[in-house]
Amino acid sequence: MVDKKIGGAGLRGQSAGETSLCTVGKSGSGLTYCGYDVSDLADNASFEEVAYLLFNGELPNQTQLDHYKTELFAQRDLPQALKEVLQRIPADAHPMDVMRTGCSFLGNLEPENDFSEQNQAANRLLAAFPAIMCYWYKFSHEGVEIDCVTDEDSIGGHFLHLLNGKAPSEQHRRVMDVSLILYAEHEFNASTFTARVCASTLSDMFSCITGAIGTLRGPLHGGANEAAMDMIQQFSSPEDAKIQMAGMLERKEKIMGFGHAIYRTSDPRNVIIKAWSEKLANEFGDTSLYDISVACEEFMWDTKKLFCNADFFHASAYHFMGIPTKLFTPIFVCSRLTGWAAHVMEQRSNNRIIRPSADYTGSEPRKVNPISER
Ligand SMILES: CC(=O)SCCNC(=O)CCNC(=O)[C@H](O)C(C)(C)COP(=O)(O)OP(=O)(O)OC[C@H]1O[C@@H](n2cnc3c(N)ncnc32)[C@H](O)[C@@H]1OP(=O)(O)O
Ligand SMILES: O=C([O-])CC(=O)C(=O)O
Repeated sequence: MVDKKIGGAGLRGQSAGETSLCTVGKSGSGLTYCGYDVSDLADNASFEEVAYLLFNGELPNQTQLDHYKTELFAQRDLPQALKEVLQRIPADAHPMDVMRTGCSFLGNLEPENDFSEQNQAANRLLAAFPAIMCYWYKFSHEGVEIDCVTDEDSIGGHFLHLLNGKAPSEQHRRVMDVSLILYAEHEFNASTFTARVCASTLSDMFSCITGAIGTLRGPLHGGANEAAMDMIQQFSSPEDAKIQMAGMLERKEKIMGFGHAIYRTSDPRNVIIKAWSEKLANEFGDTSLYDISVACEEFMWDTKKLFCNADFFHASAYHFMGIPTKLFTPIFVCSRLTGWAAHVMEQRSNNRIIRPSADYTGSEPRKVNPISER
């Protein structure tokens, strides 16, 4: 029988392998990528530097970074065959399904032939994901066939430029960069674990990432940023938020954007994105959504000792930048791809097929009765 309290259910608290990529909650609430604190990276690095760090174990010097960005820049466009597939996906499709299909289809066109091509495959996806998301979105929602290449220096700026058809402000570029850094890597979370299980069968990079996208889609994981936005938009004021949330808790509903499987008192990414959300609210000229979000945070802590995870203030931050809610989780994909791919590479470097056991809870052995007697 699985003992839920000692970590049986959901494999909570059980080590499922080793990684040198990330620590989560090691000192209570900390998060490090390859030894660097996430707040240090968010203050002093770019997302491309973090991607390089995760794929190579070290931050790049200026020459390495310039070279890496040039390599990514050259791979932003999409093959015509992929554009044609994206054109056929309806506007009411879930954008995470679009990302899943886009990733999988690119794997048909440009397969990873052997593991010596793993960096190439990861970088291709990193460069192409913003265009996959925006090409489909603009075509299906506005009938516009966008140019998938921009002259934006960063992946975050490139995404905003594709979405809005014009260069973003410096502040919005920076917020996207920080957001992509915060979402980049998180040890053995559900989607990364999916990618590692897939990698452990010696499958290809595109299959590992496609499976991970499907896992991130759920509202208990990456889908929570979108679900949190839907929730806070229903609240008319901070007071209304508290009343409605009390009702939700009473009905035993999960409040999206709160709680965490590993952190116990706070998620270190929250304080960073919350500060940006406040700045964006002031720039936006209407802070009501931010004020409601703060009321939600206070209420959940006071009543349940539950804290905001990375997703909660991402919702208002993205909203203030004019990003459609349905694209929130696909942005997470554009970022977490780096963590997923780094874990695939790490798994491959010291692989044994991941195959745990199960505690059997079914019937005692029995005989098959003839069908006429059942
Ligand atoms: C980037 C990310 O993926 S971060 C996570 C994003 N997901 C969400 O925001 C969805 C909402 N949150 C949740 O569903 C959960 O907190 C999870 C999935 C993140 C973690 O789940 P668990 O590890 O099972 O949570 P945990 O063991 O801490 O739960 C403790 C108790 O708090 C409750 N709880 C936890 N989170 C919430 C929540 N958001 N709303 C209401 N109650 C909650 C649980 O139901 C549990 O109650 P119980 O003991 O009566 O059963
Ligand atoms: O670690 C987890 O379980 C979920 C999470 O915060 C993430 O993947 O960023």
